[in-house]
Amino acid sequence: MMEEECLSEVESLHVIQDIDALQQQGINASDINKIKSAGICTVRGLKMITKKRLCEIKGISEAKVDKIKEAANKLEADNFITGYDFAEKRKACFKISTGSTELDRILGGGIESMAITEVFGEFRTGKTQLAHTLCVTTQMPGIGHSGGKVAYIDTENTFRPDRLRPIAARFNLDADAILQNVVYARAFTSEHQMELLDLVAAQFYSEPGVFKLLVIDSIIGLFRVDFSGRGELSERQQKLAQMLSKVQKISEEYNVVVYITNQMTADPGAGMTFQIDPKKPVGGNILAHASQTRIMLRKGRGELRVAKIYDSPDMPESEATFAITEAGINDPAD
Ligand SMILES: Nc1ncnc2c1ncn2[C@@H]1O[C@H](COP(=O)(O)OP(=O)(O)OP(=O)(O)O)[C@@H](O)[C@H]1O
Repeated sequence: MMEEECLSEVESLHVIQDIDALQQQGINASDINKIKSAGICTVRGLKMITKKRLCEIKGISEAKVDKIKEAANKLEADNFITGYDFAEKRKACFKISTGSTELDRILGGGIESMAITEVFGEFRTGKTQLAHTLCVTTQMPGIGHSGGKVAYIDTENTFRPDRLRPIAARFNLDADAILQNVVYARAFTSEHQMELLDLVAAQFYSEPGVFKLLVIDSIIGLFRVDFSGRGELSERQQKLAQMLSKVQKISEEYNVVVYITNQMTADPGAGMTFQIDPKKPVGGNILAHASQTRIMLRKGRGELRVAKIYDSPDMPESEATFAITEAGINDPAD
């Protein structure tokens, strides 16, 4: 079978149905618009959300929710699929290069789409530099991947667009064109971060197949500020879980790579995380279970950093050494 034919067969398993299709099932346009305003634009997205959450949308009553869910089930019936069909579906997954040959190798080719990859480490270990490098490598064609746009949510004011220029030059790409393909938003509160995710979903939906990477740097920073103290920890974790569930759905629904960064409790002032081991990533079990692949970064000599696969559904625990250079994440010089 020709590659093109294989691709269209794989893509047919990823048909995205607009929630406007609910009108055929008797749901009125104004209710559909209310759901869209909550960042739910597809029938699959609707099926991924609980009735309770739908009831929280202003103007959508419980009775309406039942009707809407029923209509969505008619449009996309639930079915078990075989392992074989699931493997076919997963052929649409692609990997984005980190810029480091070794790190790509231990990741089985790079950072995978349809999943959340979390990178954590102490300050200056290269989490943000890796995010910058991915903004460029995402736009290059790779195996099973034709290159695409990037959505970048910055919670710590550390995105520096000009950092992309030398990285683009390394790959012989036009820096202005690279920057045009990165949509950027600064989040100021954890709530704002959540709202931005709705915008991201709407944008991914409005330009189907165009976006290939979502960066959230960092996923947890604003939660640690907004929910300070032991009394607020359970609420923080609950809100964090909701956000991660949204992020997970975006990664699967739109087949994008999701790269999130996380902090560690090395800072003795960060007492609000209540962890005894100062080398642990923050976010507790909620974050640990939400990320499919977890990578720990630590400092090496000079510009060198060591990445360790901490958790992965299909790759063994192993380490890779890379360098942080002017041209982004790269192989060590010698
Ligand atoms: N243009 C550059 N050329 C070479 N190295 C650079 C350049 N810019 C930054 N670095 C190096 O990158 C490291 C910082 O990496 P990065 O900002 O990714 O850290 P981080 O892990 O995100 O830390 P934090 O938790 O503080 O945000 C520093 O060691 C810095 O020297």
